[in-house]
Amino acid sequence: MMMPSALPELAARRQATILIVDDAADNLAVLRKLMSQQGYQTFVASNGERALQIARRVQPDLILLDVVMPGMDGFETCRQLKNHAATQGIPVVFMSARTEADDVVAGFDLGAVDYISKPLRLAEVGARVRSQLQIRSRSENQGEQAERLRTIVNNMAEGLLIIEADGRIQFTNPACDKYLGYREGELAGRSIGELLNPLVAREYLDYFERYGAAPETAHSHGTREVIIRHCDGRSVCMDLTLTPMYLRQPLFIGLLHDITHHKLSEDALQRAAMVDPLTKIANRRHFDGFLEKEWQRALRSGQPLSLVVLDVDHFKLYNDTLGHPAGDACLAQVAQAVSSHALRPTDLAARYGGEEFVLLFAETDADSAHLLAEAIRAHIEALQLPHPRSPTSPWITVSIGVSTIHPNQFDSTEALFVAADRAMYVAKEGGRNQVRANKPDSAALDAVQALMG
Ligand SMILES: Nc1nc2c(ncn2[C@@H]2O[C@H](COP(=O)(O)OP(=O)(O)OP(=O)(O)O)[C@@H](O)[C@H]2O)c(=O)[nH]1
Repeated sequence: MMMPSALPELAARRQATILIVDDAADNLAVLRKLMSQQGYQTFVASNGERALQIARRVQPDLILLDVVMPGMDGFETCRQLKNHAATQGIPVVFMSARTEADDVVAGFDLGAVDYISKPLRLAEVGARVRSQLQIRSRSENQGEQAERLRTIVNNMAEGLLIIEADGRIQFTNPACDKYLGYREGELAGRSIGELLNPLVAREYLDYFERYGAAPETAHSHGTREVIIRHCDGRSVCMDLTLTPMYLRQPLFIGLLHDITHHKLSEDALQRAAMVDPLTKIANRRHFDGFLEKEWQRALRSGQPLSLVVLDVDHFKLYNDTLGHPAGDACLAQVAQAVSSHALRPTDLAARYGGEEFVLLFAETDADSAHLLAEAIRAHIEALQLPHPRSPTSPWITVSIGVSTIHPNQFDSTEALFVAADRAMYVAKEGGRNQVRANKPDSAALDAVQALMG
């Protein structure tokens, strides 16, 4: 009775097909019987030509090939098998009474995998066939696995890089080449440093070096967002995951995932969160953050900081006369005029709420700020936006308050705001359509804070 553990081997053997080639009919009969007993499917041929035909048609797993045959001998048959794409991978085992070293060497040189001497010892033939079939099945499995891996690597959406410990790129897959705009194989041999900014590259190269020197300490570098240089010079934003691996040498497997699109929409969202939707200039939140940064910078540099607060005159009346939509359009035009005066990177114009606008002029003293505020006032008046019922002017006008400070650690941005607001109210009380300035004063701030509870 067959032991259960032997079943898979039998099943594997049954599938194997052997072509036996010999001009001696009794040899053929003996070998066929032996192979059948071993569970193989057999085909026989009594000459080389017939053997070639059968081999091409049935693609046997192994060919037992007699060397000495009339007409085409075994060596020539083997040569032709190896010359034909359909049959060149089939292992050939020679059988011959010619066992001189030269004959055996010639057989192996032709590509045979084994050489069995005649007269045949059947048990030995069986063992050699079994051994060759095992080798073939193992190498077929390995080939299939390698092919499967190749297909995955070539078709995966993530970019794959194999990097050596000195930062040299050993391999990139098609997705990586496509992400970065290179042709196949073009990145191999280059350093990862060519793709990253120098600081990030240094960090990675240090990490590679540490692991290269002590592979047992390897740890994953995790996933991080990096800016990678595209072949055309553009910067692209990618998630890079690096995993160390020891394959005869320390290597790093890098996985790249393109996040440029996420990044763009993230940036767009961030920008949107900083912009006033009606006027398209900075909103209050953005302004407050900007003021805080410039305030800190002014604290360090000792440079003056000027704040301009601007309020549209009789705007309620404007809305009541021309309607809210006209009011909106008017605010948008005023905003564009206001922001056209914020020219330096350290200037910022914002809509602070309703019909009130603010401008920050860093590194700007009181006189310069006053001149700038006056230019803004004149600019808006010159727009000549009709305000039919304004008691001040036939056009839209603004009242402006300016305040300047050389901040020290005891000052606050609130004090600057209070001073500019007070100046703006003085401008309103003084007849509107004018600029007034005021110095920050902590007593005034205390009074305002006391009022606000
Ligand atoms: N159309 C429009 N009106 C707004 C907007 N935000 C605030 N307003 C209006 O702006 C007006 C501001 O009026 P007030 O603060 O009373 O002062 P004013 O009419 O501008 O008069 P003075 O400041 O004293 O010159 C209010 O009627 C608000 O409804 C807006 O986004 N669009």
